[in-house]
Order: sequence, then structure tokens, then C-alpha cells
Amino acid sequence: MNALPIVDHRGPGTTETVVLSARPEAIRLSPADTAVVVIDMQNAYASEGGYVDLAGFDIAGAAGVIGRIAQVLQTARAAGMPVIYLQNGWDADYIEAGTPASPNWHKSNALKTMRARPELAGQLLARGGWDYELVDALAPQPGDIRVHKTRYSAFFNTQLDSILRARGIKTIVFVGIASNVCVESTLRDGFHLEYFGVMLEDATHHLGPDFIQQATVYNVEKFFGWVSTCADFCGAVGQLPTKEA
Ligand SMILES: N/C=C\C(=O)O
Repeated sequence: MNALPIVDHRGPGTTETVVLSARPEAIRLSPADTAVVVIDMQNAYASEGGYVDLAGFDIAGAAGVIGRIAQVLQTARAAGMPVIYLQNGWDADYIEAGTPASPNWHKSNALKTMRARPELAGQLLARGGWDYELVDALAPQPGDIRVHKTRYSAFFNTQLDSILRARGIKTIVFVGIASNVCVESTLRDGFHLEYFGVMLEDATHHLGPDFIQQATVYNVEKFFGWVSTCADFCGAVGQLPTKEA
């Protein structure tokens, strides 16, 4: 029987690789060129009283995602994979958010919520505020990298691409919120920048109806990358030698 296909973008001689079970096919990972990118795990998107909760989105699934992301990050760090946190938001004066000349001004649900509820002015997604901060349960560890972004895709107006290329990263494992907004936007842009994107579907959470998560998973699996799970990632990467911190 023919062996199942395994995607592998490395040349001969790469050591320390594992095969991650994924859809539509398994993909080979190496800590030498794989990073875990944590999208927007901020109070704004995952905590009660944060921006998306105030905007009326259902964040009930966020707590489970936080626990699974914590497992993924612990496993990735032990294997020596870079962990890169993205935080979405703007300066306290919202200069970076744009004006009515920017579609962000019109589409950002954070900005629209503050315009509808003036008592929230200056509180949502403002750098330095609680809403913008990462959730306590996923506090960065020594060696982790933090990148600020001002739009959905982490590849616009940021140093993410050069941070990844400067480390020889070719594969990005995505976790975080929101699956269908910042996660999918960044994974799609990563595809066009020649990165192999892997979405850990149970370590992401969507904004909107449940079918939205299925739609993003379908898009990634069919057009932009690969889909796997927290358990498969930890099971595979957990087999790699532990790197000294
Ligand atoms: N990030 C995902 C959505 C938003 O910021 O409104």
C-alpha cells in the first residue's frame, strides 16, 4: 500500500523533524523552521467585559481555547520553537486606528462600539489599557516575542515577516482569536508570502455564528494551509528533544 503523502518543504539533511497529523494531509514540522503565532489573545477578545463581549459577541468558547493554547505554547517552547504573540489595537489617541477615510474606522467593531457607547471612549483596544493586554493565563515567558498590530492581518504595518524570516521560519502554527478575522487574515497573507500555515482548530475561536468556524476551517484546509488539533500538535512536537531554555 502506498504511504500517505507528507508535505515537506525542507532540503535533505534537516534533522529533528516530526510529522503532524493534519488535513488535508500530514505535514512535517521542525523546530528549526516552525513558529507558533498567537493571535490576539487579549482581554478584548477572551475576557468577560472585554471589547467583543461588550460588542455582543459570544465568548463562551474562549476559556477552553485559552487552556489548549497554554498546552500548545508549553510544548512549543520545550521543543525550542519560537512563540510570537500578536496584539491588536492602537495608540491611546487612536491615531493608528485611522479616520473616516479608512475602512477600519467604519468596520472596526471596537471603534463602532465606542462611538455607540461614549462611556467606553478610550477603553477598547488602546495600548496600555486592560482591554489591550494579553490574558493573564497566557502571559509571555522569557524568550517569547510580542508584536503590535493595528489591522486584522499581522503582516500589515508590523515587523512579523522580518521577525520570521530572520529566524528561518517557513511554517507558522496559528492559535488565537478570532478564527474568521485576524487568524484567517494573517494565515491567508502568510500563504501569499510563501509561509506554510497550520491552524490548530480547537485552539482558535471565532466571532459570529458557529458555521463561521467551519467556514474558516474549510477555507484553510482547501485553499490556504493545513488544519490540525492541540492534541495532535502536542503529541507530535512533544516527541522532540527538550531544548534547554
Ligand atoms: N480581531 C478581530 C476582530 C476585531 O478586532 O473586531
